Amino acid sequence: MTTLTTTIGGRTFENCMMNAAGVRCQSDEDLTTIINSNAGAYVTKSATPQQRAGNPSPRMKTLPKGCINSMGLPNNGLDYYLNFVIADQQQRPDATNFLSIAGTSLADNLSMLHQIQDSAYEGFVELNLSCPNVPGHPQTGYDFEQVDTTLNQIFDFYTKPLGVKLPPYFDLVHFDQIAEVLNKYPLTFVTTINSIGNALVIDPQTERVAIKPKGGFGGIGGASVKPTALANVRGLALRLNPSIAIVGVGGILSGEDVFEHILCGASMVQIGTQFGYEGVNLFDRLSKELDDIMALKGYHSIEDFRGKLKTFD
Ligand SMILES: O=C1NC(=O)NC(C(=O)O)N1
Repeated sequence: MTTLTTTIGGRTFENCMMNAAGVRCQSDEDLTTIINSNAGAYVTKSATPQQRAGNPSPRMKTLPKGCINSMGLPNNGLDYYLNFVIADQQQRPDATNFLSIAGTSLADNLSMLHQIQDSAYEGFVELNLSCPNVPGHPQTGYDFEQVDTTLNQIFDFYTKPLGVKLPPYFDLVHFDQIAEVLNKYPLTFVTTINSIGNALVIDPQTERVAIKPKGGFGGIGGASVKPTALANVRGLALRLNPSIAIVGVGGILSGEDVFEHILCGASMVQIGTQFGYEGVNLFDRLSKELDDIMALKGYHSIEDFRGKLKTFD
């Protein structure tokens, strides 16, 4: 008998799989669909203080091995999602979920977190420090000093479970540097990776870029990003305090991909691009596929193999 349960920050989830922020999680209908599925939790579309329309379309394109997007944080505003998660918490007090926020300034992030701190919400907050698609705004996750300043000011007042959503890093020294900052704070989790930012997809027939915003530059998700995602999960798992759980995301299409993320150290996984294509049946399919792999290998729970990736030395 195998189990897919996992524990983060003292909260237990019946299934270690959930959606990734941004995909089929913008409306209460979307979120209710995930609640009624086999997913272990949901995360809301990243909220900004006020509702945002986002970037002009076409702003997302499917690709043979994933997708490119430059949505630009279209969302219904923090009040909408905070009301939803508080109402859900009253309905299902034993469930823990994730409220994602993505201020386009430190002031916005602080004001949203003050509002959440003063609210009845007791769940997780995923602070998105890595949206690559707001024109003129950098991905805070690439500015280590700004991450330090942001977390320092947050933890002056914020006492509820908090995690950060990071961009992908491509240099082992950057893993060292971001981990040095994150280990200074009582974070509950780190979600890695966000899309690989500012890629460019073009159509040789029309000789035009695939999406409209930012001259065609957008974030890449899906199968092609898995090697980078696994490297970031592993790179941070080897460096972060064990008290900071890793939520792995990037390139998950199968139960085997979930297995690989957990082997690298993830306690939970999020699925974005493929969830966008497949809908909530994905959670049933991946749960069965992971279950079969674990049974075949004689693993009872994910803790039997989490983080136990072998190397040659
Ligand atoms: O953090 C984000 N990552 C993405 O790839 N896209 C969305 C967005 O553009 O809203 N945000």
